Amino acid sequence: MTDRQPPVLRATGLAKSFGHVQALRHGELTVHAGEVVALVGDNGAGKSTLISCISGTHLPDAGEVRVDDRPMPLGSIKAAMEHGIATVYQGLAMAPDLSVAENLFLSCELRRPGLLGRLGLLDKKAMRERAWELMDSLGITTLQDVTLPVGDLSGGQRQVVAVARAVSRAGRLVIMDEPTAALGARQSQMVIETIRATRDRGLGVVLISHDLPRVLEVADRIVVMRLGRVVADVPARDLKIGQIVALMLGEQNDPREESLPA
Ligand SMILES: Nc1ncnc2c1ncn2[C@@H]1O[C@H](COP(=O)(O)OP(=O)(O)OP(=O)(O)O)[C@@H](O)[C@H]1O
Repeated sequence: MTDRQPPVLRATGLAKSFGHVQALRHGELTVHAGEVVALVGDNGAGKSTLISCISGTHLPDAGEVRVDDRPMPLGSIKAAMEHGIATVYQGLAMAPDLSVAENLFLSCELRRPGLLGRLGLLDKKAMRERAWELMDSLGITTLQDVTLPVGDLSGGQRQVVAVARAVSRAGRLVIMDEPTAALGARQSQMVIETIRATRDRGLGVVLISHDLPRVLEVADRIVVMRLGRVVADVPARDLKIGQIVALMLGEQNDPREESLPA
């Protein structure tokens, strides 16, 4: 990460209301290449709404999103994907009957060239090889067989496949919504290692999580939201869990502001 390069993501002034509920006011988020930014906050703080405005699922009422300093059209999942943003949602959106390799290439399958330039048969061998290459490059050792149906995997293994799929599609930024929710300690650790490998590939990572100990293990920066606003944006090394909770609950102000002269 260098300060001279523009951030991969700079979201400013994002706002979104649902009827009379103002879910997001002044949503701000900056992420650099090779950086993990954790987005934390109590239930209903506006984290998913902020992420949905960035990933194109929601059209914000106001605000701007820039990728590599270029403005991105809002309210379009396709535009976000074309700008190199991939999102791993809580539901994971995987086909349980298809294999790991087929899920990795879902809706962008590799095919052998067909006659007269037509789309040919699925190239399962190439997909298996590419799946292994991807797993290898992310240091994923938990999967011994990419031909297994995803429905036969453990929760942690499924999550790792979902992250790998997002990494293979994201040119700039991977957003992960609660990737360790409902996972045991070992499986969470597996996911955390995949997040580190994602960062080490030079991608930006946004991690939404309520699991604060894990957040502190992997995040470079912590962005805290409360009541639809970003209330703190602090290097992770400067924070302890108790301080994050106090910021989430509004019992402490952004430490940066406290260090400013009055
Ligand atoms: N589609 C929707 N329609 C109406 N209200 C919504 C909708 N989505 C979110 N909200 C409201 O917006 C506010 C912010 O919700 P959001 O899901 O962004 O919070 P969150 O921080 O992601 O919460 P959690 O940690 O519980 O997932 C909440 O009050 C929520 O009820």
